[in-house]
Amino acid sequence: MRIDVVSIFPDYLAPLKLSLLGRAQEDGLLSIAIHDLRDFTSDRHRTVDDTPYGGGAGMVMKPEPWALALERVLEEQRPAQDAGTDGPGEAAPGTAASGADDAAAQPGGRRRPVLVVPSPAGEVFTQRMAYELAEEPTLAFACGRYEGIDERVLDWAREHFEVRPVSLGDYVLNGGEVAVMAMVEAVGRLVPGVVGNPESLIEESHSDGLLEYPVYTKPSSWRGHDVPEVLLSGNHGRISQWRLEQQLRRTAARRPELLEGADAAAFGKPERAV
Ligand SMILES: Nc1cc(-c2ccc3ccn(Cc4ccccc4)c3c2)n[nH]1
Repeated sequence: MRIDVVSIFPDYLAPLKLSLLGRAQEDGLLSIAIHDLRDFTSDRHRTVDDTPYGGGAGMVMKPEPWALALERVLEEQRPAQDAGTDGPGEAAPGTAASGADDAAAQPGGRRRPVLVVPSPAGEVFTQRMAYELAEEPTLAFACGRYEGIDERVLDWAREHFEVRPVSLGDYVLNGGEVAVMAMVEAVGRLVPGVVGNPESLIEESHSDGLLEYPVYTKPSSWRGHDVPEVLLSGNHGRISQWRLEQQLRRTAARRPELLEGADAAAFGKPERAV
């Protein structure tokens, strides 16, 4: 998978080169390109913002640098997009199997690449969305700052991308970079080969929208706190039962709303469109 991120703070995204995702890039499983929006400005001050029409506090990000940056992303993603459209599971746009609406279709039947735009006004990011995005051959992320990006950028982008405004949650950040770090990690770890032991992903996908059970390691007794006896029993049936009970107990206590629709919707793999 190829990932492109556009930001005025490219150094903010440096941690994406570390650890698991860094190794995945060395292994050729992921490629992550960071683009500095200021490289697409044309004035000596490399200006990316201006005052908002209609007044109001703060500044708005100018449209032209964004269009130039996103055109570069389209250009650089083309090979991965072309390779990806022949990949497994790529149904022709608009067919029932694809589950994709025609809005995402390009002339010549090619699906539009996905552009994720972090926004306080976006659909909330979930594990289900992470699985969906992990199926894409490429992803592009537009990190806004200030009061946001001129809306016409998203209107223009919809002619070239499947544009997805996404919120990390119901709280306010100063820009899109933190949200992109979280989403790239959540999606990147689902790309086959990135996580050493895929078993752990299978475990998550079987959580059926429940919170995870508590985990323990040695020593079995620590500062007067003991590991639950069942986990030392070696009885895997009892252990599985205990873990499910813990998941249900935790979910009921901390996220009761998940129990209403406790299916794969929130955490697990999206059901395949039939
Ligand atoms: N879940 C989530 C996402 C964001 C987010 C994403 C991108 C941007 C770009 C500028 N800002 C600052 C801003 C704050 C409030 C209203 C308008 C703009 C952003 C915030 N906040 N919270």
